[in-house]
Amino acid sequence: MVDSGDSQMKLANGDSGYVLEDVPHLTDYIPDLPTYTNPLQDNPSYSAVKQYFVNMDDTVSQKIVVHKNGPRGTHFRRAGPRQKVYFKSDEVYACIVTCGGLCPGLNTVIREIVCGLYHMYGVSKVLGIDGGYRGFYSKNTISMTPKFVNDIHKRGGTILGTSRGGHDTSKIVDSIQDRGINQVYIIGGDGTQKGAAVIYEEIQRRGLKVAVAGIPKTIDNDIPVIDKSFGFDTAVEEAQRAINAAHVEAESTENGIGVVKLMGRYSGFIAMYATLASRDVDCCLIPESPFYLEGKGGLFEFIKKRLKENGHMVIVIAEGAGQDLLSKSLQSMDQQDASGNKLLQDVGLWISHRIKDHFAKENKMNITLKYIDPTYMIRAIPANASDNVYCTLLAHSAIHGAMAGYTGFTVGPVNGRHAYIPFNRVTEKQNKVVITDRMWARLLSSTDQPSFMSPKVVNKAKKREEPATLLNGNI
Ligand SMILES: Nc1ncnc2c1ncn2[C@@H]1O[C@H](COP(=O)(O)OP(=O)(O)OP(=O)(O)O)[C@@H](O)[C@H]1O
Ligand SMILES: O=P(O)(O)OC[C@H]1O[C@](O)(CO)[C@@H](O)[C@@H]1O
Ligand SMILES: [Mg+2]
Repeated sequence: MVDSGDSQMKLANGDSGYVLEDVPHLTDYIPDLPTYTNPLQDNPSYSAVKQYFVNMDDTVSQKIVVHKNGPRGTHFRRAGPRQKVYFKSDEVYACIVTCGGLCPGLNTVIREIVCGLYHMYGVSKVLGIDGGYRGFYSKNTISMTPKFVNDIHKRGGTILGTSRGGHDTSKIVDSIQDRGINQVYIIGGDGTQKGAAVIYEEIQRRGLKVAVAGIPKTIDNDIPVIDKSFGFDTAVEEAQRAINAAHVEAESTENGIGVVKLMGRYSGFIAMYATLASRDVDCCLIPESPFYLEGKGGLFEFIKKRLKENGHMVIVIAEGAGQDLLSKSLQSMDQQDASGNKLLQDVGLWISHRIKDHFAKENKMNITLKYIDPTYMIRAIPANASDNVYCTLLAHSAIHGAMAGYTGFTVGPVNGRHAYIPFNRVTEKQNKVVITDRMWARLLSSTDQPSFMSPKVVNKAKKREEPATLLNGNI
């Protein structure tokens, strides 16, 4: 094992450019830990599974499209149950916390951690931390049993509550240490995973036998490396309802325009996928693709053309789109939430006003514009079937990893296979729609909207952007 010198990175090199970006293990800083036989092998539900335990050397490749002589590239440790575990069932004292914004599927992940620990590993001591990171030191805990969580996946939100801000590393680790907790399951977005990384570092510094497992959550799908985040499918499906309503309203009046604002602070995946799925959208605006309103090739010109052709149109706009235009025309507030995230101004309302003003001034075309803002409705619902199954796999992967003594990792599918990924790989940057990829081209071709890009801008973007996840549609 080659140590990269960076305390976050545990690298191993193999043949033909193979690199394993491994995750920490409790034995890295606590030698001679005893191991136990995995109780799963005596579990009637799992006993029939052929080769149930994953091979210790199994890794998952980040690069799936390869060339004959190209380097094999980065790999991650494959998730799944190991033959040997580092915790006895009755020794485990686990806790679960949810942080950041809501997302469909949070309750399913909570449920599956509690039930998975109980049914697969015979673990019955699981605590819920109330209200995000600050709950570790400022609130009472909730005792979680399979019976208590039985129905929660049918509800939106998180039964544990959530919050932004309030991450006090030493108080959190004091609380973990004082309570005797030895497995910490942390569900949240990029900020939460950064918080989990510093909790892991402090636990390691104190030499505690505590496994820290992150489960990535973001409705915006802005966490890199993993194929997609849970709740995203559900959000896209629910967004269809708003788009349908906007379409019905728009086509019922002469020169009707429906504007729908969807979530997506820095990345427009929800808007892009909802647009592609719906086929009723005439124009999709996302943070990654700058646009302009006036003049040749601008939005107003396109709206006029589309209304002349079709008599109505639907515009989908991600909340983070056009923020540069907004701050130019409105007085920038530069406010932040408790976690330090920039608070965005309402681009949907702003663009609706600008479109109305423009056509009122032009005085040639009477338009009727309806603005629909379903953002929180999309976020507050329970997960759909596909997200529910996905959440189960995430929870199980996290449990198997913690039981096997891995720590300081986050879980998620990489090219369809679940893997253990070092925290820094999911926090170092944000996943974004790549506007020089085929998926965005598909969208432009389906809506036939302007790209708002000059050839100079396209060339610059091509140089800058690297293809990202499966959701960028690398086919
Ligand atoms: N760099 C950091 N170090 C430690 N803790 C952090 C860091 N960034 C954020 N946190 C903590 O993580 C929690 C969640 O962060 P944040 O509110 O940014 O949401 P998130 O996890 O990114 O989810 P969302 O997808 O909703 O934005 C907060 O309690 C915040 O204090
Ligand atoms: O209003 P809240 O709860 O801070 O959350 C809003 C933000 O959360 C997100 O959904 C990310 O979870 C963003 O898209 C959005 O800007
Ligand atoms: Mg975030």
